[in-house]
Amino acid sequence: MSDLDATTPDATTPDTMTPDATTFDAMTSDAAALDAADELRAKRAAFALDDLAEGAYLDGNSLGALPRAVAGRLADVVEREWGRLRIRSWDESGWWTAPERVGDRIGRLVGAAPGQVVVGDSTSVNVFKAVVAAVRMAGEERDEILVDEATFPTDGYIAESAARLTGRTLRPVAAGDLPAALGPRTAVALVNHVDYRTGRLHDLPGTTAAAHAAGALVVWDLCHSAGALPVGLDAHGVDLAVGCTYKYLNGGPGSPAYLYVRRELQDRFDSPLPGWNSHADPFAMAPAYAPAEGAARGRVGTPDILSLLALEAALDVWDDVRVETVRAKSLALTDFFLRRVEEYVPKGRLECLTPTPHGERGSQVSLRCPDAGEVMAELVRRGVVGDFRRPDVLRFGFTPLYTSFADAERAARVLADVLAEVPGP
Ligand SMILES: Cc1ncc(COP(=O)(O)O)c(C=O)c1O
Ligand SMILES: Nc1c(O)cccc1C(=O)C[C@H](N)C(=O)O
Repeated sequence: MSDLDATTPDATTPDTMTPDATTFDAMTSDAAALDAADELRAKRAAFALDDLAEGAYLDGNSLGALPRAVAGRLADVVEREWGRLRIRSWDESGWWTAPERVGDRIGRLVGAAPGQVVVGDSTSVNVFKAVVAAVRMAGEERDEILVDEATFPTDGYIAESAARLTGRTLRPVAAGDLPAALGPRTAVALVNHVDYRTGRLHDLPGTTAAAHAAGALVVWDLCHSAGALPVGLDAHGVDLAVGCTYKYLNGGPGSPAYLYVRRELQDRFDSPLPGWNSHADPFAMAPAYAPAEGAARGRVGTPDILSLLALEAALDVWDDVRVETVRAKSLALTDFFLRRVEEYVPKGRLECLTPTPHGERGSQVSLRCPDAGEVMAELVRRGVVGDFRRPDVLRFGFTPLYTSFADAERAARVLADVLAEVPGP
């Protein structure tokens, strides 16, 4: 945890003084120069963000912006595929196989070779499938499930229920302490790759290796990392992973989540929700369940086609983008924003919860102040949209496909103005 109070002051900005107009001009042109050199700058035009000239949308870590192409594609799905082809679309429009097809496209973004990711259901439901299946794979003698103690709540609730259903004990552990906590009793550890509150990036390669050394499995929740940084699921031998698609993947409100099951584990993946869609021969309508091969084993019921195909259209913006480029810009944006906040905001007013080392940072900046609720409400009124997480956290998400350095500059200035006007505790 770093404290903006404790960081080195910039030579041009004495302790509590806001920069003057000339300094502001220079800072605006710094942002413009960074935007001009940005390899991803043309991508912003692919998103519906025209109304934001004066503000900044820094909430893509909660709901990604709308890719323009989605509306036209959805109209086609509704009018032609559903409206005219009707039931023929399950085959002729590729509806039936969309969960695996879209899964492969997400797979590319999280480092999974084709055939291991399936899209459907919510992250919560996929956490359930993954944790229970992992416990079943781990064997009877392993009686403990570990969960990252700062987890996004849904993962904790589901892990607790999974523990009760499978007769295991749930033990919350700080993500950084997991390697030491894993042992012969551990069936599975459920960990968030990036902490939703602080933006801390957890050590996926190290924790996965430690789990394997202990003979345990690990389930990663990628909600706050997929589309923001390279994950390397295959490269690091991850067992299972889940994630949502409405944040950095811009799939839209409630767009379906995904489940990754490493190829070598697929035959042993025994789903706790074996619906007819994951049957080896769904249209046999057989009374006895026989699981499908491959990623399809993670399916449950009929896919949510409208949301799934909106997501597929949203993923087109990634076709010519490397995740490494996105990561480089994400770090540059969050560095830039942190620098500006340090320069503009009087010392002691904010505490930074997001780690400074690049290897420990996701794509958001979380700043703590006691009156964060009031401050964020005022920021939103002035067009700078981040979010507030109770009791005292301001969260700013940076989506490199569309966030500009000018956005970061404006957001830092408006934040400083608001903090100067809102009296504080
Ligand atoms: C880390 C994490 N996991 C899970 C969820 C929730 O997933 P869902 O609502 O898709 O079940 C979220 C956000 O809503 C999240 O940030
Ligand atoms: N899924 C959300 C929703 O349906 C409404 C509002 C916010 C969300 C979120 O995604 C919250 C988010 N996961 C978070 O990190 O706080």
